[in-house]
Amino acid sequence: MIELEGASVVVDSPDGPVTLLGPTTLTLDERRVGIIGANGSGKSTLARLLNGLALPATGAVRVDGLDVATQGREVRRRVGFVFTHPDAQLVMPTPLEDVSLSLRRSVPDKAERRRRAREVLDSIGLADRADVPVHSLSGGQKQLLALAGVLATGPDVVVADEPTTLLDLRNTRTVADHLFGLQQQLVLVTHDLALARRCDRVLVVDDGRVVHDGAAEAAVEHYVGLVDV
Ligand SMILES: Nc1ncnc2c1ncn2[C@@H]1O[C@H](COP(=O)(O)OP(=O)(O)OP(=O)(O)O)[C@@H](O)[C@H]1O
Repeated sequence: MIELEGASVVVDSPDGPVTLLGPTTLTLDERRVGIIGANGSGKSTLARLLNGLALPATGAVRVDGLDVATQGREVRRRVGFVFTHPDAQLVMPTPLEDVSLSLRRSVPDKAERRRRAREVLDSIGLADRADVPVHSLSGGQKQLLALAGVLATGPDVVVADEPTTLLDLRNTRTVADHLFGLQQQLVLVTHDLALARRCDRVLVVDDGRVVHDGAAEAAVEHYVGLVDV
């Protein structure tokens, strides 16, 4: 369960503090939560609050009762984060090594780590790419690999920030099907309204505020209404 209580995000700028997200109070316990809104509206800022990549300037963010500001490490163990650009996350030469790296804290034995990494790669459809150079993977395969690295750590929640924005239709479907097939809670920032419609609850963000919160179809309509004005 994710709770935001008057949580805001403020950054410094040469002209003084700038509020990226105004005080926001929410409890997120649905299995699939979507976040939609225009470019620069604050979606990523809200997503980054959920695992402590951004810290609240006011209020608090808690995951299963753990405070992101003071218990960041425990929160990040529970909340995995998938970035738009998989290259931000992939650091090792091969998929097997990359997923093994994610397991380094939880699985001390190297052979066991590699066995588990193969299992995770298999579960995401990359078993036959385990030992190829990461740079030879397609964009969709790289995004799946980034997701595999996150899943290997056993999170309870996966926050994915526009994970399909760089992908073509086929790869979008593959990545989305994996995300929506997860047992874990999914918080998905997306510009893809078809994906937003698959969520149980959708937040619409505009100008640093959550301006609508509810069932998917009504939320998409609200967002379209903002654009049409
Ligand atoms: N560190 C920062 N310093 C100053 N401004 C920032 C910083 N990070 C983000 N912003 C600004 O805050 C606003 C919200 O950014 P955010 O990345 O949350 O938007 P977004 O809704 O995810 O946009 P997009 O759909 O384009 O990814 C944008 O105007 C952005 O330029």
